[in-house]
Amino acid sequence: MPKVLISDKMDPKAAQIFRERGVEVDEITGKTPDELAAMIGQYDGLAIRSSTKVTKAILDAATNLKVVGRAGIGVDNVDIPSASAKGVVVMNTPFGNSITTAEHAIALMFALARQLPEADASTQAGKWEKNRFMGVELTSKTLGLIGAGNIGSIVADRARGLRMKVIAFDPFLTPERAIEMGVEKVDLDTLLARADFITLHTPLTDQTRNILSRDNLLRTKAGVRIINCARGGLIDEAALKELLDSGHVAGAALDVFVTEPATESPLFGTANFVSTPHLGASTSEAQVNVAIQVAEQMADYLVSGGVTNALNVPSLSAEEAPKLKPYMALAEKLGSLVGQLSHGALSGIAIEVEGAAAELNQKPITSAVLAGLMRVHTDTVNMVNAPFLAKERGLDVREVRHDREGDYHTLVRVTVKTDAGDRSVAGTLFGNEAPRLVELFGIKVEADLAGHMLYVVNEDAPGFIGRLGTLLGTEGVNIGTFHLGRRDAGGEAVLLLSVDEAVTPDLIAKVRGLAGVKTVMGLSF
Ligand SMILES: NC(=O)C1=CN([C@@H]2O[C@H](COP(=O)(O)OP(=O)(O)OC[C@H]3O[C@@H](n4cnc5c(N)ncnc54)[C@H](O)[C@@H]3O)[C@@H](O)[C@H]2O)C=CC1
Ligand SMILES: O=C(O)C(=O)COP(=O)(O)O
Repeated sequence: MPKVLISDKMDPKAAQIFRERGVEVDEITGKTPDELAAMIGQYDGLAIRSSTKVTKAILDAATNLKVVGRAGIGVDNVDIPSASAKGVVVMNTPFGNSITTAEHAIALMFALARQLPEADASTQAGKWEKNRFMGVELTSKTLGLIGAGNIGSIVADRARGLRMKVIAFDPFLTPERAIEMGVEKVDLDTLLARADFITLHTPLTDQTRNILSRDNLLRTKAGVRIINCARGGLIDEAALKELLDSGHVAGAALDVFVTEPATESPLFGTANFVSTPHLGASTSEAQVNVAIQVAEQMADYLVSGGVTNALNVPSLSAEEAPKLKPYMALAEKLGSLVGQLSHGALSGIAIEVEGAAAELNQKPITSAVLAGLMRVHTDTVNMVNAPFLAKERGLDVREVRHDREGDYHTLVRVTVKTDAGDRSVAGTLFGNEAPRLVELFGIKVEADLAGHMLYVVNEDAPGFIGRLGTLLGTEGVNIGTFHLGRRDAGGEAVLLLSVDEAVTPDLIAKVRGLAGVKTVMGLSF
């Protein structure tokens, strides 16, 4: 039974769903990185929010881990390249908390416009400072969105409802989408110069880090109010403090900080500064949504191989997964076969599908071929990290889908480019489920690829099979299955024999000694 650790506070629905789906679950929050590293080895899945940092050290200790599920959007707390290299799928729930976070940005915009937190504190302190708090209206003001994705577009929609003019800077925002959203697409300098309010809704990346740098903050309109419900690190906090003190920035509201938990900051206590402790996603509705989604997605992956909302592998629905499963077994065997049989440097690989296979999602088939191919040399490879390793090694991977009808109702062909030329193997599924080799290096040969096998290429001549059988009998090698194919009568023949024990170097040497033998190898699947 797969086992999952929930390491951040999560709605109880998550644990309930894991259990209902046959996944064992522990909920242990608040552990230090060392404590987490010490315990993570026993888990197949790790469900997190933003507190747990899934670093390379944690991933190195996570010897059984298959999936990290983020109940929320931002995954900047997960080392995705390390997870990919380790073959761990990283998934998030990209929509479950977007409305809630957009509403928090709007709430903070109102808080700034009317100085609500300060007015509340003063009133409750018995001061009744009616003349101290003079607000601004939102109607007709310009709201500048930095980042117009899921959350940004909900904020734009709500702001338009408040009769604000919305301008947006987002390099990936198409003019059509901007029209649909009712926003004006602008460049960053224009946004800085025109916005009365600025709200940030981008992920934290190398491109967005410090996007509101000191220089950019100085380019803003005097009296601007700034809201950040996205990520700490998008704003230069020290420069923001100075500009609040100078009055150039009339107000700033931060839900997120460079260092979290933010228990101290030069910004704390600054006039017109409002803060919340990373509460953007904290409503009961959003937390139920993301808990349900993350548990469903992780259980799908652990139980049936379905992949949804993964950031480092292509999606595969829970419906597609069972259909693809036998193909992935076939693909892995074909990859392994070419990997074992091909010597010298591989520069490229082509994966072709035809017949029923051409109707399917080809990405998982390709990943399985690559995993089979590379597992010959590295045993830590799996379907998740195989494409990354292939890329790292400069392997040119080509996918071809044929519409034509071939000899088989379904076929997967793998061709590798080697120093010695192209080498191709092909296989089908018998009864739609049993992987079967049907062609090897241009020779038609039908074989199950399973267990230990002896591969022999010899000159097709009378008496050879008898001599080989006698030798194997003398050596005490039991033959399970026997598959034979040849290019032309009297030409080159291929023998694939399944044997009960691994083929030894001694046996290979003896078979090589038989007249007419060109190649002998032991294979295993
Ligand atoms: N405070 C909180 O509790 C929460 C914070 N968030 C954060 O909100 C952020 C946005 O989330 P979503 O809207 O769902 O993401 P999204 O991926 O739908 O949208 C992000 C947008 O940023 C844009 N973008 C990327 N690089 C950019 C750049 N250099 N300049 C301008 N725009 C750029 C993208 O094109 C995209 O449209 C994420 O960082 C997420 O972690 C999300 C949920 C809760
Ligand atoms: O979903 C996100 O990106 C968030 O920032 C929410 O963070 P949280 O799950 O509340 O720690």
